Amino acid sequence: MSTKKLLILPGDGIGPEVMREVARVTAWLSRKRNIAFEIDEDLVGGASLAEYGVPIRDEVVEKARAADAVLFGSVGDPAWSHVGFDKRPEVAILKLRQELGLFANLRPAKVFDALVDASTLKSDVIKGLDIMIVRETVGGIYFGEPRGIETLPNGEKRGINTEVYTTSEIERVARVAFDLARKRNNSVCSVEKCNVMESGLLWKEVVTDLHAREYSDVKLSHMLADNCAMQLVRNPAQFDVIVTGNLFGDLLSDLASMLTGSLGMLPSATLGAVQEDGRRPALYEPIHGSAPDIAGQGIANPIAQILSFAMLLRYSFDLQAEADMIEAAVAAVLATGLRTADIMSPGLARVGTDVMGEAIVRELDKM
Ligand SMILES: NC(=O)c1ccc[n+]([C@@H]2O[C@H](COP(=O)([O-])OP(=O)(O)OC[C@H]3O[C@@H](n4cnc5c(N)ncnc54)[C@H](O)[C@@H]3O)[C@@H](O)[C@H]2O)c1
Ligand SMILES: CC(C)[C@H](C(=O)O)[C@@H](O)C(=O)O
Ligand SMILES: [Mg+2]
Repeated sequence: MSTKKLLILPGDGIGPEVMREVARVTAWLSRKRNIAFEIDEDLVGGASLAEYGVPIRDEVVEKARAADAVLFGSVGDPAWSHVGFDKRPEVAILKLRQELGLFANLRPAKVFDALVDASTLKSDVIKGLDIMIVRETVGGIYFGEPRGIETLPNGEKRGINTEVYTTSEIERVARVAFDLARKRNNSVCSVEKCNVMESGLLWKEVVTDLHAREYSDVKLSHMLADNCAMQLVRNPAQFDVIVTGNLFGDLLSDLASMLTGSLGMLPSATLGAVQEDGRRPALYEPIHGSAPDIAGQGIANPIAQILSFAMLLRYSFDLQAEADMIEAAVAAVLATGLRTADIMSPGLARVGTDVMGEAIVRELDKM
């Protein structure tokens, strides 16, 4: 690949604040590793609503389609909480996932040694933890029809959402999970609620069939989603790869983030299907949102955003060495005792977003 086309969409709240720290890392890549990107940047979410009246313009969706990779910040702004569903800032990320067919959201929860004490869980429960949640992102209850709010004859209202999964939707995301497991500890846990939901029953059947047909070398287990939430807190090390639907994956990954110390630590990659020309649409984003409660204060943790960029280098550009270096730089900075507020422990040095970003690049410069 000659020039790498990167679309950057900072979004709302802390999105632009943590994205600024990624700019230091791209500058380092160009300065020290001679790797340059053709970078375009645009507005999404509340920022786009304010400027253009829509959460995302078609033009931005097209730019995302044309890019080799998209780096996304976060969307969501309480100022727009009164508007209709199709006009909410969150539409931006949902539309990008759907339009680009980004069906497999990889959410790794890895515990850095230095942060073992930042978790609210006991250190022996989480030390060395490395799990991967594969969340389906273009189906399920987020997009199923019928949906809406209707008024019943008696004047009462009814809100409707529908959980829908087809065989092919389940198979393709399960395939991603099995392939990943083969490169890790060779174990997949498929999570649904087949005890109460037909879509969960189908999910379990399809994963079981695919496993028997193509992945019998991988260890497969099944777990009900409520039990999985409990097991993630009780003994998270029992998991390697978890594969699950859209809503359960959303909940379980926020839960898993606290194993690592903070929501501000968890990156993600959302991948589509490999195209005929060999390209694979991909979007990278932290799993956290726009954090309106701390936005504008310069205290957000930029690590999830920086690690999302490392995932981008790894998955979209095959820059394994550079991705390793960024992850090592994060580990090194944490080992020196620098902490943003969300991962602060007594006796360590509390810093803001920019000092954390600068420190990570200083570590990179030493490599
Ligand atoms: N992909 C996305 O763009 C995305 C993801 C999740 C939520 N959202 C949106 O974000 C808005 C706020 O949602 P929320 O408050 O429920 O979730 P959130 O993830 O924004 O924040 C939850 C809590 O975690 C903290 N937090 C999150 N990221 C942090 C970071 N990097 N450093 C330090 N602390 C951090 C916040 O301060 C807050 O207390 C909503 O509009 C929601 O829809 C967007
Ligand atoms: C903002 C919202 C639509 C999104 C989701 O629910 O998928 C977020 O919570 C996430 O985890 O990426
Ligand atoms: Mg979420």
